[in-house]
Amino acid sequence: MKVAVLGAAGGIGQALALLLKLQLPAGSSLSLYDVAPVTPGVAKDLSHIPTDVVVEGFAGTDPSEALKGADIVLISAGVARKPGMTRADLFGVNAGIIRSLTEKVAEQCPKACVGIITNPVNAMVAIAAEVLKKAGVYDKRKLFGITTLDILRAETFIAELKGLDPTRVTIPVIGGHSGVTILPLLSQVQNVEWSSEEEIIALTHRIQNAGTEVVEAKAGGGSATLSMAQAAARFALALVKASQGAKVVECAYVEGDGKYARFFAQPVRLGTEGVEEYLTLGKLSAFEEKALNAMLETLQGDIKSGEDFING
Ligand SMILES: NC(=O)c1ccc[n+]([C@@H]2O[C@H](COP(=O)([O-])OP(=O)(O)OC[C@H]3O[C@@H](n4cnc5c(N)ncnc54)[C@H](O)[C@@H]3O)[C@@H](O)[C@H]2O)c1
Ligand SMILES: O=C(O)C[C@H](O)C(=O)O
Repeated sequence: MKVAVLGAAGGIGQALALLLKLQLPAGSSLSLYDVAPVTPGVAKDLSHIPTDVVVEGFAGTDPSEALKGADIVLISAGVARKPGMTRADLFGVNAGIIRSLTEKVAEQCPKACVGIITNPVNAMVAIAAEVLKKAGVYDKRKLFGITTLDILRAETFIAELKGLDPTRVTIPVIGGHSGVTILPLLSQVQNVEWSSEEEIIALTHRIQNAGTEVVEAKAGGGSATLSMAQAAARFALALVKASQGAKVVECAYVEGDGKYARFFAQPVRLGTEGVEEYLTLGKLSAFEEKALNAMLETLQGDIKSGEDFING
């Protein structure tokens, strides 16, 4: 099993690489790439931790060596928000980065599962899909926008509010990864009573704006990195377990049946070839139905901006 992290010298990349060095199965290899010259040093540093995971690091303008033979590629390369910015403000810089990196994925490891972390996720996944499609290697079961951080936040905030063990709370978060497109299905949380519609509205809003909470708290020093690294590690390890035959369910932003939008975050069962089964959303409350319908124009617009970036 070879896992490549692109953007590996960044705030997310370094923490993610550490989590993977500690948790990938014995015999795996971890390949780190970033334009930053420090990247081979990050790999050298990690390589002194005694686990049976070989780490290599590559810097420069060409990720080809890092990608050769990769089974899973995680992409966090690009710029992050500062206070006052929306995720959409990152499109101008990050779209070109995702295009050039996914062109190399198509060349070097066309059968890999690819997880996109770079923002704005709603559009970056569409760019990656169009690049892979143009190269003739697109397999929709193997391309993911990683929305797991929304799940971690929902689990944490629900547990805080209701006095529960956060490791035992589970909840689907559907839609996309920005503002109103993030929709936690609070009505589906087991063993929790909601006191009022206001409580549901306030918690939904907090989960939708949690990224901004971190951006403001970091005061110009970037956005979520450590919690995102944990989220990406959870998702990547789910892909690894699934590749070894386990049936694992996670929410991710994927191309499914197109009922709501071409890409949509939903629960999926992972298997040896990426998504094995697109699972239903289950029963939504009236509030969730309304929020789902209200997000679609924004989500579809985000997706179109990504498609247009590649197809003109
Ligand atoms: N999906 C999510 O839930 C989520 C959560 C947090 C952050 N993000 C996004 O992740 C991205 C990275 O965030 P960060 O905090 O790690 O930023 P960062 O600035 O700390 O790291 C980004 C890294 O990307 C590298 N990079 C830039 N261009 C590159 C290229 N062409 N090839 C390879 N590497 C390149 C930089 O050198 C840097 O090391 C941002 O777009 C951010 O908005 C997404
Ligand atoms: O909010 C951001 O800009 C980063 C990320 O998407 C997050 O949700 O923390």
